[in-house]
Amino acid sequence: MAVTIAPSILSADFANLEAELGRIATADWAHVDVMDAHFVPNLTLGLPVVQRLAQVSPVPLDCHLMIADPDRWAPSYAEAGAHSVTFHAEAAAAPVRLARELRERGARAGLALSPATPAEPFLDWLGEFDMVLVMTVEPGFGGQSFLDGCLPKLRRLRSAVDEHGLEVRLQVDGGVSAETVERCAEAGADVFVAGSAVYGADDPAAAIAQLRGLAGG
Ligand SMILES: O=C(CO)[C@H](O)[C@H](O)COP(=O)(O)O
Repeated sequence: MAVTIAPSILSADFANLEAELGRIATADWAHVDVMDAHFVPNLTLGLPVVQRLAQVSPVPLDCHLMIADPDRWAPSYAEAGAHSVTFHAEAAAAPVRLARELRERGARAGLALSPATPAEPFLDWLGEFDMVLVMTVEPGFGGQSFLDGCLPKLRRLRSAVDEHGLEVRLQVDGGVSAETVERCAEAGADVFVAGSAVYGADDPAAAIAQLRGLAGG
């Protein structure tokens, strides 16, 4: 299974975001956390910044929308040049319709599940998505402790994806580090988001390489 490492810019220096992207040029994707202070109690950045980052980033942008009403706003992130656009199941009114719209606009469509959101309602619809994001912390902030209780959900998704021969990536985000990444890989993840473990390291490239190795890549 291919391993994708996507450092979260949530732990980067927001005053120097363009330069901070340069520090993770050995990663596969840059994970961009869009937070609106409504769906989550934090505010980060929005569409104009993503448009700019998409132009200068050395790696594809993986946009994680932690926003209310993604049905209205997510397609613009696809048009802004994001490689993938992931929205939250808890916030979307029509997840399948929205996924189709994102794909029509040239982006990969991702469905994010917060820790308390079960996978079961979506198992029959997995083929509509390119990726499912299993949040391993409550969305909103970096630097939180990894929630082991999310791993059974990841295993359930991995079984469903493999059983039906689907090409759906399974992403984990939150508390992913050298201590937890192997557990995520064993449970079926193949895309790993890490914020503080990469941007908090003296050598982000070495941290990326270590995570990749531990994840089996
Ligand atoms: O989506 C997020 C929080 O909502 C972040 O991407 C995530 O928490 C990454 O930070 P860390 O690796 O430090 O936990």
